[in-house]
Amino acid sequence: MSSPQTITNTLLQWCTDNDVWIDPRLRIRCDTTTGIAVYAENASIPPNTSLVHIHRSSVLSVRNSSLSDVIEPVISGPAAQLSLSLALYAELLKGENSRWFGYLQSLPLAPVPLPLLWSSEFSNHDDLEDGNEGLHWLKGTEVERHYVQRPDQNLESIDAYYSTVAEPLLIRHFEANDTTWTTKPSINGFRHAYTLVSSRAFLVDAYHGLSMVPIADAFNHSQENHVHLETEFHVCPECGSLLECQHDADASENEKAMPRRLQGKVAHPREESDFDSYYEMVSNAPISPHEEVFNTYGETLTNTQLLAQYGFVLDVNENDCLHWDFQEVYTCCAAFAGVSISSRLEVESVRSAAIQSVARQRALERIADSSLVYLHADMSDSSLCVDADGRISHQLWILLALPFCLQGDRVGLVDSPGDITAHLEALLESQLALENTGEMNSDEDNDYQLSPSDGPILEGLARSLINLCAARKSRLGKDPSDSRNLNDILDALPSGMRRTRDALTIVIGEQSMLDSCISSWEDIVQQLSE
Ligand SMILES: C[S@@+](CC[C@H](N)C(=O)[O-])C[C@H]1O[C@@H](n2cnc3c(N)ncnc32)[C@H](O)[C@@H]1O
Repeated sequence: MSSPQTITNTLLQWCTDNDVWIDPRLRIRCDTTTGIAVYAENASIPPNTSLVHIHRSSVLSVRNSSLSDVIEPVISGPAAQLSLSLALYAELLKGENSRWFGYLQSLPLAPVPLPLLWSSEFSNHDDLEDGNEGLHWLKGTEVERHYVQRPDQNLESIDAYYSTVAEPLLIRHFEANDTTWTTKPSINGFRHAYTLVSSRAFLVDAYHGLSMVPIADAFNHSQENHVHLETEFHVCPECGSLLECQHDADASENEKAMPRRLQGKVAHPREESDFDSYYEMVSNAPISPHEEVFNTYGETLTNTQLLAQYGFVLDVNENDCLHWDFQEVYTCCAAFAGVSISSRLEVESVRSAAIQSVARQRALERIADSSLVYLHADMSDSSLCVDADGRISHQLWILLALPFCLQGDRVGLVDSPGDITAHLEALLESQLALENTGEMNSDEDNDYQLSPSDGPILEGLARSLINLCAARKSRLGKDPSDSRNLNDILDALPSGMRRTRDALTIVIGEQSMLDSCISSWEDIVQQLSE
């Protein structure tokens, strides 16, 4: 295995030879355990500095790859991930004969530990044990819920693509071109390539689509990032041209008169010829001397998404969120309220009307004064969630309240669901009155009124939510009945058990969101009983 210094030197020489320019104020560092990272040299770098220029012909996309004639280009989504994995795998198999060799030799030699692979890791017995232990811990978490069983990206669909599409095509291509491979193609090699694509590829433009972008992919992720990738997405999907081209038959005369890159966009200060040919990493915050320079892989990414796609988690992630579906929430309310609960159909139809009406009328604005509920940016009725501060989304709040509002249909909501918004606004006022009388917002002026008829509804809502969170907690992690402190278990784990550590970090985060939600609503129940 080459030394970190040799790997870095080979990568940097490849960059020079392939029109990838790196600002001399940056240093690429390679470490055998932590991999590649980018640091500032002994200089401050201001925002809006273009720090890395990557020629469009140097990215490893399906279009640029050796297999460009035989792989159908797909721009984005799961199908693009598979196509790019195949293009990348073909280049990896070519070894030193690949035009990307200097770049490829710097990528991780082992598969990135995505949970998708934890139960079948092939490289090392300890990793397999670690992965299986990690999967036990992921039970009941958002990762298990959304990713481990995801039908479009599970291991079976990746393996099926390999055996039906990738392997036959690789064999044909290598035989036809009389090319030798460094190792024989294998399912494990393809899975490795898939994890590299999942954890490093960028969607660059409408022609190259999902691509491996040398050096842009050397930056680690942080929510407080310094740099981002800038590309002009709207190029011709047929030939990649930024300017008017022969494929523009459908464009209007006005559009044709203008270079494509200026249509609806602000001109870039760089020279036109340069600008057309490069993707750039640009700073968006000041960078201090010697500090690590971070990108963000997505400003709203949760730990669940980071683990599933990139194979790591942050110790604390303020984007974290827990989701439920309609049936789970309704069943919980029904279990709490017993036989007198309104029917599922009634609740479902009034709920839709309520959520649409909140979005249309911009109602429930006073939610901003609540420390228990927040107005979810996505107004769809599927956003039934608790956020990292233990607050519930307005959609979950409405769904929890409705079965109790409808009990005995005391306000005629089923017949005239239009009244529901006004009713919910009144309920919110009552809740804010309670929140303000408690310690939650004690220093704020209390101009809210608790209506006596809202008391039972709020109590029903609170108790259902507490039940919902407690039920989720009781299914969370390896052994929910184990009363040991999870932080102590995490502290005792060897640092090499990376998968188990990440899974446990997810469980600790989810448990703390549920605890904080339960404890604030217990305060509401307590106040109602006083
Ligand atoms: C685009 S690469 C970044 C360069 C990477 N360090 C390398 O060695 O090639 C993404 C991978 O870097 C690692 N990574 C990035 N940001 C991280 C972070 N904040 N904490 C831990 N690992 C991180 C993860 O393994 C991730 O899959």
